[in-house]
Amino acid sequence: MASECPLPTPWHHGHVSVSCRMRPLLPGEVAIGTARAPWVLSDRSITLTERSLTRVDSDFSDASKSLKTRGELRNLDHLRKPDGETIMDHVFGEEASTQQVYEQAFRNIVFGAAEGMNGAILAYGQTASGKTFSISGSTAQNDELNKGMIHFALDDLFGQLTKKACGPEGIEYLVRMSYCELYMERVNDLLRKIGPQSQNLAVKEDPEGRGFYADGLKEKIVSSAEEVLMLFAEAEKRRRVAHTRYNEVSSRSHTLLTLCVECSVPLEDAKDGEAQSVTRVGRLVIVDLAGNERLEAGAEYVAESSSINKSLFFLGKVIEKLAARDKRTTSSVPEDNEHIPFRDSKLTRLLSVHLNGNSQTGLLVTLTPSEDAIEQSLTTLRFAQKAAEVRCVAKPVLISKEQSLIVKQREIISQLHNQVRSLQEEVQRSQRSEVPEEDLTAEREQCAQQLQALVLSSSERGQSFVSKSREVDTVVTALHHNMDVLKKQKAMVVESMKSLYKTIHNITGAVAQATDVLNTGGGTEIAKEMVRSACAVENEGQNAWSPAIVDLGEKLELLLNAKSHP
Ligand SMILES: Nc1ncnc2c1ncn2[C@@H]1O[C@H](COP(=O)(O)OP(=O)(O)OP(=O)(O)O)[C@@H](O)[C@H]1O
Repeated sequence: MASECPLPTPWHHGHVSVSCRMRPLLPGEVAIGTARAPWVLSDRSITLTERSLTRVDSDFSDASKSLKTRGELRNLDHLRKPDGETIMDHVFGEEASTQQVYEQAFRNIVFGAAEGMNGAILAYGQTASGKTFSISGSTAQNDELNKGMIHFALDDLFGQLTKKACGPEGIEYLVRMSYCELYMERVNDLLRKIGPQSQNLAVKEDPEGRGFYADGLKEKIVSSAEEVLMLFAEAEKRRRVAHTRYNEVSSRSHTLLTLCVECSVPLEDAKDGEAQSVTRVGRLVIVDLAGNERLEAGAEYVAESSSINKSLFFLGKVIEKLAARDKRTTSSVPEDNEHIPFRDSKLTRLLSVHLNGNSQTGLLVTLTPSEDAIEQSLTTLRFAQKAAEVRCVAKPVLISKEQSLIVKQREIISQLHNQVRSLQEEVQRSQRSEVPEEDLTAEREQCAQQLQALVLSSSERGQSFVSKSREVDTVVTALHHNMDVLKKQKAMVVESMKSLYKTIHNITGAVAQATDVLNTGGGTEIAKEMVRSACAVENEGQNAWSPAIVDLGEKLELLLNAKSHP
């Protein structure tokens, strides 16, 4: 059972941190003369000024005839009110780079994950406002400069872990990665090839109270930022995107990249001579939510769009409830007994741990500067304001020795080492003994199979203990290579035997003919020539038996000489 850190004060105590990023007008928007909305940004606030009241008023009076939603009407109403400013933890304007956004607003969440705390970074905003640009980087070809927050987060995470592993703390760590998308209320595993096993995974509740999880989602052990980025790039190709009226590459699904960080920290005191350690496990999830969108994004996408909007609506409801709950409580720890409708959608189920307390959670809302987008931007800001009221109290989660994958991995690696050693000794012994070639090959084959079975079973038991079992893979590969060489050698020996058999057959025939020649009074030279040509060996250097045949030929000639000159 997961236990919480017994430290008297939590490591992180506060609210969901909320930041906003306004992207520049895109070249295409400038080209068609898109007007800018009169937003005024400061370090911590965003305000809409000089409202075009005439437009708002005419829209508002036509509202009963128009197709505007209730939310849009509320926004129009909001525009008629005196200036409202939205206060944020950080506000970033057009000139801010993704690196600045990450370092100022989200870096502490990643550092927390390296300490074994849960963390979440969520990007929310209308379609084409820059969520994917901020999280994963530019999707434009050859745009290496605009890296996403994932890139900086991974550098920081592995940098911190390596520092702690090599420094005086001497921690051991293990990072597991999973990546899935939520498309039309289906969880699809993006790390696996598309197939029945990777699609529509069930979302189940952890019996030990650690929230919800996608059943069967692949968790890959990763050892560097580069490895994660490589897997991520590969997985991105499976993500649902489409070209819509508002965005060239529009995400049609929510994506969740999860990095589960397990750190084993050695303790000073040793019990019974055995070194003691404590293992913490933190989950960092980076979420790129699909865009909150207008249904006119493209007729063919109506079903997708309404599914996206529905799940975002449930997320909004959960945030609203949490905010209301946390406003009422005075205690520093959120109350647990209030009903929060996490179960209403898969998205809220999967994010429940990160929204409901034990997580350092940061929200990035993205906005577009165009005047047309004012209503959507106001909806986004309203969502952000609610989220900022949600409390989070993050503490490192400690796990027992039995739950620790690092401990399990250590045990299995040592078992594998022992078994590999004994198999290697067996192979060496059989090489030294004079066992027939076939038996040797069979024995080696058996050893290789045992090793392979060992590798398979280890991967079943511990979700492939990749780094160390690579050594076993190397041994298996070497044994297979050895076997191939032996097979080739055997084929050569068989060929050689066949040609020896043929040569002996020829010599026997030649001797019989030479004897006939001599018996019928023929010349010795003719008989000798017959024997000589039968004993001539082709490719002399390649056959081990060639010298013996040459020697035999010479002896036969001597015999013929002796017979002709008795
Ligand atoms: N800060 C920025 N600077 C320059 N260009 C940006 C910025 N943010 C976004 N863009 C550009 O805006 C376009 C839309 O961005 P992006 O695809 O990230 O939007 P999104 O919010 O993820 O949309 P969707 O929800 O439809 O997937 C892209 O061409 C992207 O390169």
